[in-house]
Amino acid sequence: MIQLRNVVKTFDTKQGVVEAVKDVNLHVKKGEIHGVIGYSGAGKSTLIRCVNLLERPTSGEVIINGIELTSLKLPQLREVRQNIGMIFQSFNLLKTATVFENITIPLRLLNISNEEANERAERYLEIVGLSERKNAYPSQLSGGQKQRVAIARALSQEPEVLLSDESTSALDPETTDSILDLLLKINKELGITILLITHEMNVIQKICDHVYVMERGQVIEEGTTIELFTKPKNPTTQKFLNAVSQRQLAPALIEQLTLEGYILRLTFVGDATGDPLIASLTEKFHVKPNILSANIIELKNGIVGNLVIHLEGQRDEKIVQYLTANGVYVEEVL
Ligand SMILES: Nc1ncnc2c1ncn2[C@@H]1O[C@H](COP(=O)(O)OP(=O)(O)OP(=O)(O)O)[C@@H](O)[C@H]1O
Repeated sequence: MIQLRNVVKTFDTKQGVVEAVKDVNLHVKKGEIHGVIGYSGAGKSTLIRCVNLLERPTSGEVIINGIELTSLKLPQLREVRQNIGMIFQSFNLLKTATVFENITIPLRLLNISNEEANERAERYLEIVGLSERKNAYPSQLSGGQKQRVAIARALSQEPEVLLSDESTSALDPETTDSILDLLLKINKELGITILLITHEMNVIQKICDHVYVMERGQVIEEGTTIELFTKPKNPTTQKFLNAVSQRQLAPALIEQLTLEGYILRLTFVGDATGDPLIASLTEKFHVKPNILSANIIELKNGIVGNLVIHLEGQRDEKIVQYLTANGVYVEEVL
């Protein structure tokens, strides 16, 4: 549904050429939700703006629903863009128009009849749960309500694709959750394919099927959300995960414990708790694992468990092999 092939975007500035996006490939299949995560300046905004050609790539291909956009003439491009809705961190609502008009005015500009525009405004305000505020002005709404209006406006074009540019970054955690629930609902009920950018791992955790980690214009790691949460390879990915999984131990504690043994981080998929695992280690290898931390992370498509244990003595490869054979991903914490 959304494909980027070798997309490059450079900017010529007084200070020289800035390579904001370097050779990015990405493929979001119909009905999936993919997320791009990265720190500030990684190139996320530029990348997502390349998808609807708000930013024209310097090179590479952008393919939406089988149509390559960079070679289209403006009238055809306008038509394809109607199939791509977009929501932003700053909502971008018309301040002097009511909630209802914020939806109908853009539709009227697309030559949609008054009657149809009104019907769509009613329908999509109902879906986002804001029918009762249709006569309010944006200044009378909370941040979460403003984003709901922006979502209803995007949906009213009846697109197959929705792009989300940090749409929850200005919201508190509770409101973020409610907007993420709404995105899940429209993905499921309306079948809309979603590509989002974010700097928050909890957004990825809650709604994404697939993740791309971006740094300095490049995708440095990608995979299903479960893969990334179980086997993060890149230090930047690991840093993002630390924020949601309390994976990190204090360096002083690691130093002290490794003097008299070794520390293993065990990650497993599924709702099994760590208890049987620990019991079986004791039974089979006569060791007494000391649990340093344990948590369960709920992802959109499954549950990932994290257990950090300390074992006394020399590292025993048989223990690692046994755990690996039982589907546990094992890393030594040094
Ligand atoms: N119009 C522009 N002209 C020149 N440089 C730009 C332009 N837009 C972005 N850049 C540069 O491209 C790089 C990537 O910026 P971009 O905004 O895409 O990153 P980001 O990951 O979205 O960060 P943030 O979350 O802070 O917006 C940065 O170095 C930025 O300064």
